[in-house]
Amino acid sequence: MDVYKIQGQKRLQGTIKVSGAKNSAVALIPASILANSKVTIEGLPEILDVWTLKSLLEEIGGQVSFEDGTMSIDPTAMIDMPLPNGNVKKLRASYYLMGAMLGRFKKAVIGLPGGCYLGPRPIDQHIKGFEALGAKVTNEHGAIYLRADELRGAKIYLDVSSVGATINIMLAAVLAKGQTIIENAAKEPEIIDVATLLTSMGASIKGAGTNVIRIDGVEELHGTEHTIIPDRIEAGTYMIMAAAIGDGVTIDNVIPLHVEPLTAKLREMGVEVQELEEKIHIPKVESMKPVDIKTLVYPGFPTDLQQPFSVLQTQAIGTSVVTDTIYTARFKHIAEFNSMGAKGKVEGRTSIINGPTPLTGATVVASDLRAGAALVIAGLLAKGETEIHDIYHIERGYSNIIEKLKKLGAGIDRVSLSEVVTKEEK
Ligand SMILES: CC(=O)N[C@H]1[C@@H](OP(=O)(O)OP(=O)(O)OC[C@H]2O[C@@H](n3ccc(=O)[nH]c3=O)[C@H](O)[C@@H]2O)O[C@H](CO)[C@@H](O)[C@@H]1O
Ligand SMILES: C=C(OP(=O)(O)O)C(=O)O
Repeated sequence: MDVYKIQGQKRLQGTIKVSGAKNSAVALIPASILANSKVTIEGLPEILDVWTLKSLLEEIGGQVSFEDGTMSIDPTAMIDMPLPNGNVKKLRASYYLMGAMLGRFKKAVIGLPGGCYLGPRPIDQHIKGFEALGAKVTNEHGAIYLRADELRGAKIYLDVSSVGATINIMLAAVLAKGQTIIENAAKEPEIIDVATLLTSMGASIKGAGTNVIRIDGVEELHGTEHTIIPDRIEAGTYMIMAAAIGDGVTIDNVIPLHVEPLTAKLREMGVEVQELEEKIHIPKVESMKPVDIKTLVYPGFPTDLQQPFSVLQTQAIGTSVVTDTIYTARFKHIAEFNSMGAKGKVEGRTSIINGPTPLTGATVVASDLRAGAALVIAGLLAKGETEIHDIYHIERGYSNIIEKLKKLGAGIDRVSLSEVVTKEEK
């Protein structure tokens, strides 16, 4: 088992390049199931979720190659193989196999998804959508069984603007007969990216990125080539890192509009954010004012950035509050911060941090992906050595993080725990 070892307080400087968006990648790859010939996706991040999806597509008979960020998927020999266990449990987004396989084969058996535990993460809106399209859906021993004689377009109102449900219904509806209308759809940029891929495969989708999406079903979808959008959450993580411990850091390959809610909050804290065309530069920060955050669906402040952002709150002069309206239990990082010297507490869906407090290196555990990213930032800021365990969470979402941070001058290494124990015993 490997851990990250961080030697803190080294100032970061230079340029860091953002990879393709995880939350697009995990939907674009399953979308290829719907094509009748080869789909090529460029700019994919080298993260565990992408590798796991590659294996899943291979399990159902896909011919898949993945090199230098480009994945080529030949879906022609795929079959409707049941996937009740195994790889589907390793990531949240395996739920997209439901929509894509239902769309292509009119049946699928997919285990309930894994991914980060952030409180209950139901998929009732996905199922409501599949049922509205004519599928019979049952949950048998933790696997979802879907079957339809045919899929017919329908009007579906989402009770919550769910990213996953919006994309999953699009995947199931593109080959359905007639028109599907998704109301109260989510508006995240990743939804537009998936709609762009499906459209270039021959689908007819209007309104992606607004809260009403109209899909006119087509007979078949063909192969295509697509370049993924940059990861706004990875970009945001590095913007926060730059504000925390940077001496002038440029974040390259970012769409400034996608990180606007973070930019606004950083500016409110007194951080200078310089927006260039596809880059953002953050000069050295002298001091930070406390700000409160409320996470909301896009274009509100993303829940996926509240944990990394909280590191800045430990350094701001005063009290800051985070309210997560999306997830009930996304605060496990606070106890880890406190073990490094922070003064934070959690009350229901809210964390309250009193700053500024110097941070000291400690052995900490990444409870989930963004808690892990937050601990990397805290470790870079802290005095002494920080050891982060359960780094597989971090590697589900951050492509080549060690190499990228080393290039900025960070003291960070991925070390095998047996090496750590042996050295300490000596
Ligand atoms: C792979 C992926 O893209 N993951 C992202 C996606 O997750 P995910 O697609 O799981 O998140 P959703 O947008 O679906 O969830 C938002 C909220 O709706 C609730 N809900 C969702 C579906 C449903 O059927 N019923 C229901 O009640 C959830 O519990 C949550 O409170 O969007 C989240 C919110 O931006 C991000 O944190 C995740 O990084
Ligand atoms: C919660 C996240 O991912 P997932 O939905 O894949 O668990 C995330 O990316 O922060």
